[in-house]
Amino acid sequence: MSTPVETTALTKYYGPTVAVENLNLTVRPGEVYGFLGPNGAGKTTTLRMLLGLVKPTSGRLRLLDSAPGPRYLDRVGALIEGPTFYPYLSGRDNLRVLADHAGVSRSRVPEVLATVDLTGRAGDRYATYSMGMKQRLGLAAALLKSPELLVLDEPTNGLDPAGMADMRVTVRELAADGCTVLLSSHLLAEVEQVCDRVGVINEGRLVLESTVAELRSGGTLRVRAAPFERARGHLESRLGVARVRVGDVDSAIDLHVDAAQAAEINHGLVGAGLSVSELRWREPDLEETFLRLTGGGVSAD
Ligand SMILES: Nc1ncnc2c1ncn2[C@@H]1O[C@H](COP(=O)(O)OP(=O)(O)OP(=O)(O)O)[C@@H](O)[C@H]1O
Repeated sequence: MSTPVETTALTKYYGPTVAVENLNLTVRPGEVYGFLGPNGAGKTTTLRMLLGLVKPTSGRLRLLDSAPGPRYLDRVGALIEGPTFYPYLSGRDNLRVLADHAGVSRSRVPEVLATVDLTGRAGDRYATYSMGMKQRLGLAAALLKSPELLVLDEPTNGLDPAGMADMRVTVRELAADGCTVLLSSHLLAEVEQVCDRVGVINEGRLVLESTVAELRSGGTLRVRAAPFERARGHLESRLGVARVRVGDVDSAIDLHVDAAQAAEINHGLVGAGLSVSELRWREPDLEETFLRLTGGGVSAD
């Protein structure tokens, strides 16, 4: 199976401004990959380089195992920076024009309209569409060629919560049908809900790459026990120094262990004559992680 996206040391300067620096990105077949970062982090520039709209300063990129060239984008669909449609044509007629232009059978038009749930309004003029409907028509256009890879730049930008939820459902359905999706977002919650893997970009550099499941699995067990220093020594000798952190509030110790170890740890502390006043599992705080990595630019909602 071909690798949908692979970049090696991809770099883009706009004059003295570093937009993207040394980016090594791999998107795997069938996954929904979330490219997350604050405004100005370099997401759009990266996607534009992938789509051949911006020339990289240096580095290498491949889509579906092809190097940039004449047929490079044949198997790729994209929704980037609001597609343009004829305002006085219906959604359906706009798609027919695009299908003819792309050499795609018009029989694809009702299929893609159904995929984005726009069949009921397909006969209405584009000018009368809501933001969410416009965005869905853009997605329908990107799907005309039955792409193996879909590249979506901030696909929920400007949508209301219901529109965002619809977009997420559609993206998951497309992935379930075997389409690989690379989407950018500055919304942590969105990436968390729809993506399998996430790459966090800040100031042009990839600062974290992980599966969403891994991000969620890194919880901690918070312990408060007295006397504090003896409790800390006990836990360090039992679990290893690397798993024990002094907490951010007074006399708390955070343990990087599995939740299932709580009872056994409590037993050990009590057995050593320590007085335990708190033992609490804390889910990982993804928001805190992203705020730290991006200097506060990623929004949690
Ligand atoms: N055409 C351009 N000319 C000069 N600088 C640019 C150009 N396009 C982007 N930049 C700069 O490159 C950096 C990355 O911008 P980019 O649009 O890729 O970020 P982004 O993560 O997509 O942000 P946003 O979410 O705001 O779209 C920014 O500093 C931006 O000002």
